[in-house]
Amino acid sequence: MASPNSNTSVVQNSEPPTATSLVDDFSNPKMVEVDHFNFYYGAKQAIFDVCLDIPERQITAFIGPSGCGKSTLLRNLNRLNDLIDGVRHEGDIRIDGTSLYDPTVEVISLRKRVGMVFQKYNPFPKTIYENVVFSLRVAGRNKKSELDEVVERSLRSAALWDEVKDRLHDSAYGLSGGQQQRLCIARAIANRPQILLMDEPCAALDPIATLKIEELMLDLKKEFTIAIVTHNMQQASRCSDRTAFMFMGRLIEHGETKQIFTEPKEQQTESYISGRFS
Ligand SMILES: Nc1ncnc2c1ncn2[C@@H]1O[C@H](COP(=O)(O)OP(=O)(O)OP(=O)(O)O)[C@@H](O)[C@H]1O
Repeated sequence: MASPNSNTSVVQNSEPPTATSLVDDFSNPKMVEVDHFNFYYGAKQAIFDVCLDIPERQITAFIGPSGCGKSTLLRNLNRLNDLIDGVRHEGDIRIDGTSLYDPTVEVISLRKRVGMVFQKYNPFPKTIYENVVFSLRVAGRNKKSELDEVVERSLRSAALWDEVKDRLHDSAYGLSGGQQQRLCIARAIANRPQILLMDEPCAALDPIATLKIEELMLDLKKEFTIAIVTHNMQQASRCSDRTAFMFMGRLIEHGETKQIFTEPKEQQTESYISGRFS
């Protein structure tokens, strides 16, 4: 399996990137390739023949009306849907060129490489400190100096350190909603994943906490590749580099966010972003 962020060599080397390492003609090397992907919940097909590349260290937003398959697609990027009975897929999803379905890929290690933050912030009933180090403890990593370092780095990256550094051993439930969501982001990045999936991460937050998460995302993309599902058009246009519009399980259009919002190629995209259906 490729090492975390191994594609960065394409950026850092003086060698010009190869054509196949680029997404369209626009952006960073591709981190995720969704390749003719179909997904079924039992007899119900939820995703239809989706092909899409997600560039490294950019924010890709998935938009579209309720039930169009955004979350289903996102949850497939770390095989979270495998937990549901009766699901199956066709096609492939690759990260750094390796299929998620390759028999050598262990789902637990995949989920370390692909962290996830959910709509409803869900800290564990533990201290702030223990929330951040949870996955390290599960992996048997208990060395205090290492855990301390991970806690500070993760909380700083999640723009929460200054607010909580004096109460790391207090319950996570004493934090505000926005702080709890940033704690969940800190927990998700504690293992330094390559990819961060965010499924409507601001849906339960007020506008100020939402703006804080948006600012944070812009910071996080320096280190992580981010895929976000959002119903908030302003959020997609403010934060993302790329936008993918889905409708009834199909990817209708994707491209540079500015283009999608100012000059969509498809009528359905135009109707959706101009609010003619939701
Ligand atoms: N566990 C499940 N079992 C069966 N069908 C499901 C399951 N989860 C989602 N679906 C169906 O798959 C389709 C896509 O759902 P999904 O949640 O991915 O859409 P979405 O675009 O994320 O919607 P929303 O914006 O409302 O969250 C819908 O028809 C939904 O009813």
